[in-house]
Amino acid sequence: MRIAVPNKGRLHEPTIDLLERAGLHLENGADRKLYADTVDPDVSVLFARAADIPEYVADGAADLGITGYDQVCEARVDNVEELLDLEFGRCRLVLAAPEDGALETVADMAGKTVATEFPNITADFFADTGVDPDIVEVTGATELTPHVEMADAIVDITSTGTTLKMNRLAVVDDVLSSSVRLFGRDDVLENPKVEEVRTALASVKQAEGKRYLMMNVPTAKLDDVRNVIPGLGGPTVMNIAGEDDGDDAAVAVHAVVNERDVFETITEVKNAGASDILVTEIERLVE
Ligand SMILES: Nc1ncnc2c1ncn2[C@@H]1O[C@H](COP(=O)(O)OP(=O)(O)OP(=O)(O)O)[C@@H](O)[C@H]1O
Ligand SMILES: O=P(O)(O)OC[C@H]1O[C@H](OP(=O)(O)OP(=O)(O)O)[C@H](O)[C@@H]1O
Ligand SMILES: [Mg+2]
Repeated sequence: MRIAVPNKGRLHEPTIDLLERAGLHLENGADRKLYADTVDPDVSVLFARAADIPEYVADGAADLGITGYDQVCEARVDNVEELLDLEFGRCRLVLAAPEDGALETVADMAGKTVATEFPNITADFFADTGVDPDIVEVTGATELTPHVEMADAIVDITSTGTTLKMNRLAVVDDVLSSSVRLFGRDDVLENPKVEEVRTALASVKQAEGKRYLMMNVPTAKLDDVRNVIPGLGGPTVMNIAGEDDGDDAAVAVHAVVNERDVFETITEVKNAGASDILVTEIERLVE
């Protein structure tokens, strides 16, 4: 099973980080190598440009791919299926035009020129609106094209909006929302490895924003403590070795809680009688 991942750019680091956290540690993958092995002898990694990954998966150079939804749409591949939204690399593709110009609506684009790195997505967008501008494909610095008379407007990626602002461009309309996705070629989806990889990546997402809480609680206070734990599901209660039964005896209580609730929960369980409270990070959570 081979997974194609971005070789550089802003998606490279977070993707490698996610694989590592999912337990798919990379080996022999020194900088600038095309392939890397992972600790799982059945899983290897192919490094490719974010824009090339959908085609690599569709053509069989890799079986699974991790890249932006925008790239998957642009590649117009019809034999791949999305398996998981990895929820990073969030951005929007927008139609934008010079701030103080006359182009303020999609209809204003009739007879105009629109520059983009995403000609297919742009063509589909305009096909749906019935407006038919000329679409010019560029390979970068799209935001400059309206200022050098190459184009009247652009379709490009924005997230914070800084780049559009710097280039005095204003959003005319939304074209597509994107985030990074795991996807696979149709003919490998039955392979159990696919579900293993999907589950491993999903478990990292599941664990994000969650903490593991452990504490000791006198048996007599157990109900009070239980009542203030906002756990995902009930807490786990365990006997402590060497403790006698009876109201003075303590039990160990473990629970998964949302990170934002931890501060308040600690105060509440302490007031309810818990002691020796430990908070730890969770690497993975398989539900
Ligand atoms: N500003 C942004 N915020 C969030 N996600 C982004 C942003 N820009 C790009 N992306 C996402 O990252 C993907 C790859 O963009 P990136 O800029 O890393 O690569 P690239 O410029 O295509 O790479 P290359 O240098 O190989 O041409 C995009 O397709 C999009 O899904
Ligand atoms: O709304 P913003 O936060 O400003 O982000 C938008 C910019 O981010 C991307 O470029 P990137 O930084 O990847 O540079 P690149 O042109 O080298 O790909 C994209 O092509 C935009 O130019
Ligand atoms: Mg870029």
